Amino acid sequence: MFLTADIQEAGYSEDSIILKDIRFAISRGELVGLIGPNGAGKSTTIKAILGILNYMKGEIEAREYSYIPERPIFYERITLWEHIDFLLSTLETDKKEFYERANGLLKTFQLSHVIHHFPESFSKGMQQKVMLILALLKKPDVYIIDEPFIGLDPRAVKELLQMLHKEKENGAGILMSTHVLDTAEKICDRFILISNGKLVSSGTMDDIRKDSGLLNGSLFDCFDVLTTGENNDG
Ligand SMILES: Nc1ncnc2c1ncn2[C@@H]1O[C@H](COP(=O)(O)OP(=O)(O)OP(=O)(O)O)[C@@H](O)[C@H]1O
Repeated sequence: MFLTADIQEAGYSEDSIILKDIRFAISRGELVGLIGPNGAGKSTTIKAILGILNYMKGEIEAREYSYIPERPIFYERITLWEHIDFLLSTLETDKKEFYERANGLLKTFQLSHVIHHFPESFSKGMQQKVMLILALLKKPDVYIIDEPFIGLDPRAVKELLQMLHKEKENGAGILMSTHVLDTAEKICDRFILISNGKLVSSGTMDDIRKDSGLLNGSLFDCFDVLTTGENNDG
């Protein structure tokens, strides 16, 4: 397994437990969608995996990963190219090959013209692209991606989908939280559906359909059935 999460309970403090009994695993070459309504606990699940929650009972095992946050974070007064150079200094990798890949990705995501600018001054979508480039340059075993689609223009979404497909083919495991269910349905191998901090359903599209009782339903329809009422019963 590339990532195993066994979260018995977790939250922002012992008195504010958000997640209960969330267990899943991701193996080589798998793209798994983490889905659930607003406030369901997707970001909290990701924080539990990253080990940055104040309270967590359970166990996480993960290979080397790249985390792509929903809200990009950069060093201040450090240019895009300096971010790339800084990443290189933390990796044991061939410099020439790294720079070639960096330049290729900058071109693909149309950022070559701003390499000497500060990412803190970029638009949200441009910042997201920088985060993606830095994550991809690490060549990790696992990607943990928090809502990648909102904020990217259609062309960047297409590039991202192609990149994710390529990384998967190369053996990476990917956990991706998203609200864009039609895209998730097309690209994910499996799903983890959470609501109110609990696992509501998980598995392939067929498993999710069986759990929802909608044997021909779309992910959106199954999501609707499986999460309706969950928010009202506490
Ligand atoms: N820093 C925090 N301190 C305390 N509670 C928090 C904090 N961040 C989130 N929560 C609570 O945890 C619960 C789950 O939030 P989380 O951000 O994980 O949801 P989400 O599924 O990612 O939602 P969205 O789809 O809106 O991004 C919510 O009730 C939220 O109020």
